[in-house]
Amino acid sequence: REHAFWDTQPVPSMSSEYGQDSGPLDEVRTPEEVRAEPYALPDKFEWCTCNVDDEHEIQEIYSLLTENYVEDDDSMFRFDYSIHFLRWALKPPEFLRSWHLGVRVQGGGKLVGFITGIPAHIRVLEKSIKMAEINFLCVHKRLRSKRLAPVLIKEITRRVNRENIWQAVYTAGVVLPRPISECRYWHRSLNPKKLIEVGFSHLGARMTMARTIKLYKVPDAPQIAGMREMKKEDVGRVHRLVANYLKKFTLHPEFTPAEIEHWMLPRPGVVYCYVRENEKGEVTDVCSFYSLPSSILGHPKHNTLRAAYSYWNVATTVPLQDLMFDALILARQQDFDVFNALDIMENESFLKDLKFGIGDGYLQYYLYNWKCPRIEPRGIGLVLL
Ligand SMILES: COc1cccc(CC(=N)NC(=O)c2cccnc2OC2CCNCC2)c1
Repeated sequence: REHAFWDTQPVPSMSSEYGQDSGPLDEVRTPEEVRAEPYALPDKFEWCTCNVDDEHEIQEIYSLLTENYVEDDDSMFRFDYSIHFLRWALKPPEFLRSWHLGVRVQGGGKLVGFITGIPAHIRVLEKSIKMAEINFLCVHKRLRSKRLAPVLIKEITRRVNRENIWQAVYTAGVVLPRPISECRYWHRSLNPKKLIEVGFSHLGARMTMARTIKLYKVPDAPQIAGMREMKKEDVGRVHRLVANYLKKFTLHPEFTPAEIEHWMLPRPGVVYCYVRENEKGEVTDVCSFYSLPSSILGHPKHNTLRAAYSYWNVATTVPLQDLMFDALILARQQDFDVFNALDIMENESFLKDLKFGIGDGYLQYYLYNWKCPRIEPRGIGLVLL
């Protein structure tokens, strides 16, 4: 009963051992062998392909997500992805509009379901695999337990398979069959007064508010000489830094320069990226974070929690901890209230010293149709939005 749907899918069962072998679970098929017509939806609903460039449609997607997408465990906060962020997240090089999949009430009615895929080259345990990165699975609150999510997953899988792609990667805050990695998230207060007022953080024992503000205060400017915003001319150098750095991780994307340009060139209110240019004019280090605010549910004074999420960071001439301290300073300069990071890559090396506090949940990483050994968080070199 518990995993009625997932037990029908090519994912390892919860009880199966992790073992050392890795490879597909499904028999190998060709796109022609994949059913040509979409899966049947429950009565009164219809499929739609969403056009994120259409002003009205992107507004519908924004509204569905901001009212019905992921909340924290205590339902105090809900992700509030912006329209500019969604267009960025869903239109990387080679994106397919048919992978921006919606469910409407029949007759072009209200958008009540959504799921997306974008193409990516992912390397796992020395194998390079073309995958889909699946994200934004959302069913309207009033339509939960109508078994819409399984149909959305089956239909996006069918559309991905029709493109001759047979694996996918996704994350979730819940445990499903079966995580390849279980990561913890950490938070670094930048505006502790607001975080305590909205209940995101609590005043420490034997701590006053004044003492807490002082504890989390950061300088007004970056401490590393030569830190500046990334610009288009840096793409080639940043690509070499990031692509080379990610090779040390068991699971990581293989980026082209065009993808680095898309994912890391700064976009106000969406993604922030800073490089260190040394005395000889060389770019030697890079740090980046993305903006994912959360709605604060039912608070009289504050509506939005401004959160920065650690993205791609490579330090080659300074300690990673110093680079990340500058990331905190730069995030505070942009008026973020909190800086979030997972315990993936080499993040454990700075979390405690930079005064991150551990969060109350886990982010599970999953691969679809790929059995592989469990991977420690420090072996995860992939950040999903
Ligand atoms: C503070 O507002 C929240 C609103 C909704 C959920 C959560 C808790 C949570 N689930 N956090 C994360 O998943 C998370 C924590 C740290 C870093 N990245 C994260 O998730 C990213 C990556 C996966 N897709 C969502 C954003 C917090």
